[in-house]
Amino acid sequence: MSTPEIVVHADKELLARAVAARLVTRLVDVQASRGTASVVLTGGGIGTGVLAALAESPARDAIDWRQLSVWWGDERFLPSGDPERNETSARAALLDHVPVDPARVHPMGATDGPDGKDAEAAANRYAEELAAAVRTEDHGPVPRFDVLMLGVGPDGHVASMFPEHPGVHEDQRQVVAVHGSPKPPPTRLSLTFPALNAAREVWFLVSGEEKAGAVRLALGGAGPVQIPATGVRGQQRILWLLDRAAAKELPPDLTRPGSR
Ligand SMILES: O=C(O)[C@H](O)[C@@H](O)[C@H](O)[C@H](O)COP(=O)(O)O
Repeated sequence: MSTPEIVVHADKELLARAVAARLVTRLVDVQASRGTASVVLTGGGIGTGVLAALAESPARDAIDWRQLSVWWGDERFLPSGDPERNETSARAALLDHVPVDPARVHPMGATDGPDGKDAEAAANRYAEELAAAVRTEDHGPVPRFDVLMLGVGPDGHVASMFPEHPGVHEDQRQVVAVHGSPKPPPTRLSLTFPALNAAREVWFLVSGEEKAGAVRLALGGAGPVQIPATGVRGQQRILWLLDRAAAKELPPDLTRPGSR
């Protein structure tokens, strides 16, 4: 199992730019060795900030956008195009500005989609879409995502896996509907731990002082029911990419001196 690596950047803007640069390098490397790459996007402020920074970076053209599969870790179950949807933010920040192949972009369901307001059916549909993308070498019910980005809430949630919610106990299904989410809107779709743990690399993106307690608990050995971020461990690498405010409560010897 991978040991978490921690990198701290001065502030939120630098964090977003540095993660965007890291993403370019990682996706270019994967495409050079395997031809295609896959990424799982996250909603939230810093997740969207990274996409905007990537859109602005001249190095973005190094990525073969047509050979990139795009998935989401979770979605707010709302009509398509709703400004609160993670998909809407990702398209506005990045996907509308780069030549992605629409067939490789896999948004989660919306309430005006084929399943209407049936969130369970939409979750099952996404699980089927994931299953259809699996290649022999993935050895599992979902693809081995090359990079899974996850924002972290002040309560330690990731995707829409909230502390003490039924989703954190799910060990069979890959995608679930979430009802009564503590973060609005109340109905969401989310990958579960089994699906999130198929990723080769997991990158937690965290900025802001209000997250410092969750970061300390996550890196201090809390369990996944209380701090869901700890339930996700990359197959090859776990990176905690923080700004200084989010790293505030970490013991100094945990963070790389050069990165602070
Ligand atoms: O629907 C959402 O908002 C996300 O999927 C959620 O998991 C988010 O990533 C975290 O809550 C962190 O969000 P911030 O970066 O905005 O704090």
